[in-house]
Order: sequence, then structure tokens, then C-alpha cells
Amino acid sequence: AQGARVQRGHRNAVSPSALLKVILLGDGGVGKSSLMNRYVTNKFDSHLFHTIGVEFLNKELEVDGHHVTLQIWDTAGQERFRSLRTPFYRGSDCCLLTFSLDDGQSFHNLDNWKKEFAYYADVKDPDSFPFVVLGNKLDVPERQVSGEDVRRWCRDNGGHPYFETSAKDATNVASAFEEAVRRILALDDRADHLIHTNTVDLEKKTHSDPTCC
Ligand SMILES: Nc1nc2c(ncn2[C@@H]2O[C@H](COP(=O)(O)OP(=O)(O)OP(=O)(O)O)[C@@H](O)[C@H]2O)c(=O)[nH]1
Repeated sequence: AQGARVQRGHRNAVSPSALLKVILLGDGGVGKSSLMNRYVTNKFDSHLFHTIGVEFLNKELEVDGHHVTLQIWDTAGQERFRSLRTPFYRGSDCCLLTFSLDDGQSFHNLDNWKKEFAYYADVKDPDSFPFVVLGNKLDVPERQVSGEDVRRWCRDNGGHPYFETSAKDATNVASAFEEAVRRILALDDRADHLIHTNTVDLEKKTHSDPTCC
């Protein structure tokens, strides 16, 4: 565990040097550290220790012509480390809700992970926050969770994108992180549009009402 802290300035739009914070949440052992390590260092360790608290790694990438630095926060999934991980949720731009395809309980716990994130990150409307759902360990033959069930859960919870990944053989890992960036960029585009629209409305009101101060 690193316990590192990074202060981020408030960001209105994604600039060329944007630092985007994404956070991996999910039960202990589903493969959060392995996904981060596979994506950033392209390595896999079959005997990883449980994370204690939080750790993060940075990765620079380009998505649809935007250069960004992704700061990936890996958290401890075990319940006994709850108070060590929750202070780091604030300021996240995207949350990767992770479960393991060979562990049905880890899928059922996604509801709790979403609630815990929304509470500690102070997200007012969780269904419109950019979550991405990852079903990891696709390479393991003993599958307990059907893609159909996950897609239904994603639909019922705000239309989150879903990726089946394997940190072990690198399946879909890069695609999942790139989708996280796309979701953040899409949200920023909408925010820009709203700011622009509001400015036009205010000007209109001033001209159309001469008695207005
Ligand atoms: N077969 C297979 N094993 C995996 C995969 N991803 C992770 N593992 C293994 O699953 C175990 C747990 O992986 P971690 O990455 O430590 O899981 P975690 O979610 O970070 O766990 P916590 O730190 O306790 O929250 C390790 O032994 C990994 O090698 C995968 O895609 N396929």
C-alpha cells in the first residue's frame, strides 16, 4: 500500500495534458491489481498479495486524438481495509466496477460497490456518473456469471458499458481503460455545451426585459 495523495485542480474541460483519475473497485481477489499491472506494465503475476489501502500508476495514452494521462487507482477490496480506501474516492473521473466471472458473489456485490463509491466520492446522481463494468478472469473455465445477467444489470443501472477481460492473457484490458477515457471525454463535451447554452440564455433575457436590473 502506498497511501499516495494527489491534488487535482478543478477541471472544466479536457485539455491536452489532462490528468484523468480512474478508480478500480470490487471484491478482494477479483483481479483489480492484475488489471492495472497488465495495462501499465504489460505483466501478470499469478501470486499477487492483497492490496492494503490504495496504490496508483500513471499511463499516458491517446484516445480519438486526445492525449491524456490516466491515473489508475487500485484499491483494497477486502472489507477490513474499507476505511483505508474510501478517503481516496473523491475526485475520480470514472469508476471501474470490477467482479470475477468465476465468482457470482463478486457480481452481486456490484450494487454495494456502486453505493460505497457514490457516498464517499459525493456523487449526487450515480446513474449518470461514468462507471464501466469489468467481468475479469475470462480465461477461467469455471464461469458462474452470464453475460446476459451483467448486461441486464448495466441496463437497469444507467446503461454502463461492460467488458469481459482477462488480466492473465490481456483480453480486452486496453479496450476497457480506453472506454473509461471516452466516457469522461463525452461528459466533458456535454458540460462545455451546457455552459455555452447558459451564456446565450442570460444575454437574451437582458435584452428582452428593459426593466430588469
Ligand atoms: N486466471 C486468472 N487469474 C487472475 C486474473 N486476474 C487476476 N488473477 C489472479 O487472481 C488473484 C487475485 O488478483 P489481484 O489482482 O490481487 O486481485 P485484487 O482484486 O487486486 O485483490 P485485492 O487486492 O484483495 O482487492 C491473483 O492470484 C491473480 O494472479 C485473470 O484474468 N485470470
